[in-house]
Amino acid sequence: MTDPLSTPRPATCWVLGADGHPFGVQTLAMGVFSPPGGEPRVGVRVGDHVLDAGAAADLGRQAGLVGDGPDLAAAWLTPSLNAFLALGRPAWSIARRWLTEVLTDEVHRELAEPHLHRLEDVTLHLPVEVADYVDFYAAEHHATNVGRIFRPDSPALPAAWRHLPIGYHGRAGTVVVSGTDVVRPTGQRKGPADPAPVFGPSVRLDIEAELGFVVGGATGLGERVGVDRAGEHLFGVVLLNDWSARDIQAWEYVPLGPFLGKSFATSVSAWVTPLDALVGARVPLPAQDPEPLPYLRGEVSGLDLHLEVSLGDTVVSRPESRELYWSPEQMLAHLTVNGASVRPGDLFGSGTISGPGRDTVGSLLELTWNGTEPVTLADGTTRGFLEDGDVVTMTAWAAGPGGHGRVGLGEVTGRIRPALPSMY
Ligand SMILES: O=C(O)/C=C/C(=O)CC(=O)CC(=O)O
Ligand SMILES: [Ca+2]
Ligand SMILES: [Mg+2]
Repeated sequence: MTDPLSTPRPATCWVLGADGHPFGVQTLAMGVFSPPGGEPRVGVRVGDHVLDAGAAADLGRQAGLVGDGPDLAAAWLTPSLNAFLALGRPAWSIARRWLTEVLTDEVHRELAEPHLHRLEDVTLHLPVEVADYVDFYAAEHHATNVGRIFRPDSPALPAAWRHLPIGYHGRAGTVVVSGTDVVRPTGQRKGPADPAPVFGPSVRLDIEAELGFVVGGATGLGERVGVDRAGEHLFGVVLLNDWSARDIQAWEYVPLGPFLGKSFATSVSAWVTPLDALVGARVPLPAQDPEPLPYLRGEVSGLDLHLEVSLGDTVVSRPESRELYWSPEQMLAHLTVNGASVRPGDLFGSGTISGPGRDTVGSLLELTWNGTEPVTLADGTTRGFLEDGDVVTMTAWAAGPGGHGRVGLGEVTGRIRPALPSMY
């Protein structure tokens, strides 16, 4: 919704290959990396390099470039983004301006260049020590499809769905960084034709393509974050794969919701894209009818990110995040309207992003209609659900500020490893 003519092109960056790159200075994605032989610390992705942000800020402080603002060096010389997230939006804005200045003005090159590492030389880590993890259900096509498959005798969309962003609390401790193998979960399942539940490895292991929102700043118990203040607490976006064992889920979920069917692993991209990089990707939300209650009203908009989901070498779907019915601001307002506090490092998922077409759904459950219409991969094999050894990768991009270039989002990938041998 920005006017292309009024938004200047991003400034030129002195880092080789960064201009025109989806991870150029228009993006400034943040994560945690370790250089060869070094400890994990906060890094900023610049093209195919990573800037050791804390080391650069430390030098900047010594050189008098940072001023009396927040102690960015102290926050960044730590093994997660949490300390930086705790500083809140004013510090995030200062940091973004400072990083832009350092990376675009040649006079700072001498200071910063020794702290640039080639991406291929570093190890990437989980960017955030996840405090609480919530997963919403905000895509209408997904909620409708899952309703039809799981509850064929009930209305597809739950009665509350258009009145509030439905969600559940997930397991923060099993959020893992992209590249982490996922062991096929084992548990109970009972198909409609089975006389009794059986125990064993899931035979309906699935994916869910989502956006994850990383929260910063803290609120106290009993406080609320209104829609119009939510932006102060929303730092950035990760790509999120909510691995789901549909057979375990279908047997266990009534009436309290997903439990072991989803708690074994949730993968996120190593790079967190600041929402400040996505101003050019803001779009009107789908029409909300009925009008939500007053606490969910305000200046709200959606995000137009273009996702791609691959199984091995085959792109199986291209979900579009503008499909999401609720905005991230409404989700955070709802999450806190009862007085639940937020902590730096809270993470919430958007819910599986599915559009109207089969080529835009965010799960195999929908793509193969619960395994009944398998998808054919480039190598000629077919899949209803995931097999051991399968690699699932999700990527995304958005238009850059003012429509100039692209903002890249980090990828989230994971390989399925066989289940542990059964002890029972
Ligand atoms: O409708 C259900 O019973 C279950 C839905 C899901 O599994 C989806 C979920 O995790 C929320 C989402 O990703 O949209
Ligand atoms: Ca989910
Ligand atoms: Mg999960």
